[in-house]
Amino acid sequence: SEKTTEQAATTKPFSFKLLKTEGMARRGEITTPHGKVRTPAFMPVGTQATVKAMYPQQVRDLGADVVLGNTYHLMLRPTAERIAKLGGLHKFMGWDHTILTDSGGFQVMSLSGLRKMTEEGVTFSSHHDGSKHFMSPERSVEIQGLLGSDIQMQLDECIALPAERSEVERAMQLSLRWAERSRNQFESMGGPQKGQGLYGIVQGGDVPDLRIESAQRLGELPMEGYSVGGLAVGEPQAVMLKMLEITTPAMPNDKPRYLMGVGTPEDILESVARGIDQFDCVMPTRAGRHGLAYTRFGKVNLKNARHSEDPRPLDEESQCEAASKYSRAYLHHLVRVNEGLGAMLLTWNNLAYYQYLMQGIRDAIDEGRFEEFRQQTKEDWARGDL
Ligand SMILES: Nc1nc(=O)c2cc3nc(NCCN4CCCCC4)[nH]c3cc2[nH]1
Repeated sequence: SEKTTEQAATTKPFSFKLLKTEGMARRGEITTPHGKVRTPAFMPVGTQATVKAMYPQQVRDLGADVVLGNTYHLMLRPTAERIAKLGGLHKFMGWDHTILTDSGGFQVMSLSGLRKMTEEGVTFSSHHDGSKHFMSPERSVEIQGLLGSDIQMQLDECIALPAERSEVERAMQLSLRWAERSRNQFESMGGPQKGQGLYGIVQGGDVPDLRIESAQRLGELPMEGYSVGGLAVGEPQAVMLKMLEITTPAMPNDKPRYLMGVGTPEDILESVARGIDQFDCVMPTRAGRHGLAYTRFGKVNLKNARHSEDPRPLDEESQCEAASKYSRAYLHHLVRVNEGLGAMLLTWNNLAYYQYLMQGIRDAIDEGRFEEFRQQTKEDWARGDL
């Protein structure tokens, strides 16, 4: 359709500006059709078009520039076609900032039953009602386009670790072929012209030479960013960090790097130090629903009876009222009697802490003191919750 001059002018291309580096740590800024993303960034998970127990404005007020949606879940319920008919995912969920969507490969492998994986794609049955579905690289990108996703993921195959080298290599090679098919579909749908981005996903398990091969060959494809996949799948933290030390140097330096599914505050801090720009994890939200609070001085399990008469808030210096206004005794009570407000307040606290940590990381890199910040933060966590 003929674009008006004004429209053409506003659809800026997807871009990433590398603002500052300190060792492998990077401070940057991504521009998408729905605004800017300050990196390093933590992306709250909004799997079924909601960040659980949070209002969208609340998530925004905590400083999140981007939330994550899931192709697998949304294609099953309410379907991508219905969301498209209603104006797309941003309008549907009331989030007017950047949305990143995962492609569904990981969720199919971890959630659905009865799967059949071929070169063409994967056939699977819904974990809700057993209905049959098919997902190919092309269909996954089509769904993400229907959702109106600003940052889309290629369809890939993520395998659990430990695994045989032959199995790791097979899945890595398949994911590379699917990267190319995903790119072709993305371009045929005019993704670049809409200012959207498609990320390739590096695989290769815990096998150094396969990781390097995957990163180098993926880097030859014109992607707007690159994810590190196949990690946080049960391997020890030391193995994950070692694989990052091998993988990020082999990835394009001028494009965002997204470590999928990571992680705890410590995982994030250590991964920033190894060249990662974007993170997502269900940890802060899921832990909040299970009574666990993240604070500047480590974790506090509000289920524990030791909090039953503690009048102190979680952190009286926090800008977030969930941390500064309610006693631990009250939070303990809410968790013990399983009141909804308990999940709401702890989710709010946890996302506030994660964004506080990310802001601290960004400021530290801006000011050339990231290494000092990293050491001090780890000491604070080790101090424990006095
Ligand atoms: N398309 C795609 N490819 C991946 O290789 C991938 C790898 C991933 N690894 C994780 N780990 C999630 C770990 N999470 C930690 C907290 C409790 C629930 C599981 N999520 C992932 C998502 C992924 N998505």
